[in-house]
Amino acid sequence: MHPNALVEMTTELLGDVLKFEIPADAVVSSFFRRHRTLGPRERHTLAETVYAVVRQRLLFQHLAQSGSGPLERRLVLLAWQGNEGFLRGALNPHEQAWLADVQKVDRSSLPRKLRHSTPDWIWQPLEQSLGADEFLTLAESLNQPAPLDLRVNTLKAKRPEVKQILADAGIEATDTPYSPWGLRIEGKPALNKLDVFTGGGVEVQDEGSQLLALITDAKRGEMVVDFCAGAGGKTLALGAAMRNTGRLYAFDVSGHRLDSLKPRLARSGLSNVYPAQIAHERDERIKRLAGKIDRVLVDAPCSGLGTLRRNPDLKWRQSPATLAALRTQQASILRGAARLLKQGGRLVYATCSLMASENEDIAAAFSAEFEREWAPVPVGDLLSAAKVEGWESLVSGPYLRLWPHRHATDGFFAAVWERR
Ligand SMILES: C[S@@+](CC[C@H](N)C(=O)[O-])C[C@H]1O[C@@H](n2cnc3c(N)ncnc32)[C@H](O)[C@@H]1O
Repeated sequence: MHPNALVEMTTELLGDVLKFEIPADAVVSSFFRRHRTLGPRERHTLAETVYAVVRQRLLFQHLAQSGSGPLERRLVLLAWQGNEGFLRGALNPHEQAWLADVQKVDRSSLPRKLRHSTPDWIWQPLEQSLGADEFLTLAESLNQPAPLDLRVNTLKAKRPEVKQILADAGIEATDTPYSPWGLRIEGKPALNKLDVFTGGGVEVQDEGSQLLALITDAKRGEMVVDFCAGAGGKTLALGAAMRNTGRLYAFDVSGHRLDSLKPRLARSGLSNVYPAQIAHERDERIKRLAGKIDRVLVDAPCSGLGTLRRNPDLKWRQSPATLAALRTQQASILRGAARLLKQGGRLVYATCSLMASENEDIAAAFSAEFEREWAPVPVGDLLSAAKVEGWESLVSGPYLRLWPHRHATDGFFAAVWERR
């Protein structure tokens, strides 16, 4: 394809993504479906350039001010993630001179806000809790693409075996430092044609998500509920930990998301999982199971700000108003789910948010309101019992707190209680 044609296509795609009406990954997939002739390298350049703009939107908008022509095209030229020589083939002499000038700007001398490109309502509370320097390190790591983590399905394979199978396929994997089931791969090799993937030996799952399943610690023969199961990433990890015994209910209000669990379940070899769509957290089905369940994981709907490495558009699509609505939902789901547990049962509340308002605040309010029924369990005790090396760095007080810049995982929070 002529360089300018690819730049023009990227400009069109960026225009669609910057409307922020639907998630960026959905916009990109739909664009690719409409342009089936694009090759893998072109797709990579298109998607990565658009994501680079979204990650560093404030910085690139500032730098783009000096140029002329359509703003989206200038943003694409500034953030280009393909070959530089190829890009030069798309530029007119005026653009070439402008780009050369802008590339000389010392970005480290620009105001902090441009460098981290994060809306005020997000960076202010984070900077307050982490301090200015650490916040910048966090922002830098959130603005990088995430590595690819896999969870080995221990029902079907062992970690060293899978590592060898991947090595034989030319894919280098290293053990994740905290999860005993995880492998980390740099880059994005195509895995979905490998037998070890199609045969259910591995699933793609961030190490942080694996740790949520680990602290839920679902055991053989137990009754377990994954309350917000979605497409079932954590369900599959819980089912394998239960060694395919007992009963694992995968609840969600979204039938569409539960549908995506089905092919994954088929690959996994699990037969102890019962997916069920519920209307809401006070559904009749919940009432029928009340007091009967050993473990409940509430992987609550949240702002997703801990996943900005993968979903950078969330920082522009969420707002203080969406956060307030989520908080109400989170508190209500936690109360609803808690009813399921029997005495001695374990309740885990988790999010992939970095914001204390969706995390510690929700957990503290629940602990204060239900002090007599629920005893908080320090997550450090659970991680150390599971022999997770370096577990001390994964906790903040009684809670799990994972950070991309400290742990190379998505940002995660978890609080745990036991029913008295
Ligand atoms: C963070 S996602 C879950 C991700 C999933 N656990 C995984 O590992 O792939 C939150 C899920 O909560 C679901 N949800 C929203 N409101 C709910 C409710 N009242 N009861 C149960 N699930 C709900 C959403 O449909 C969404 O799938």
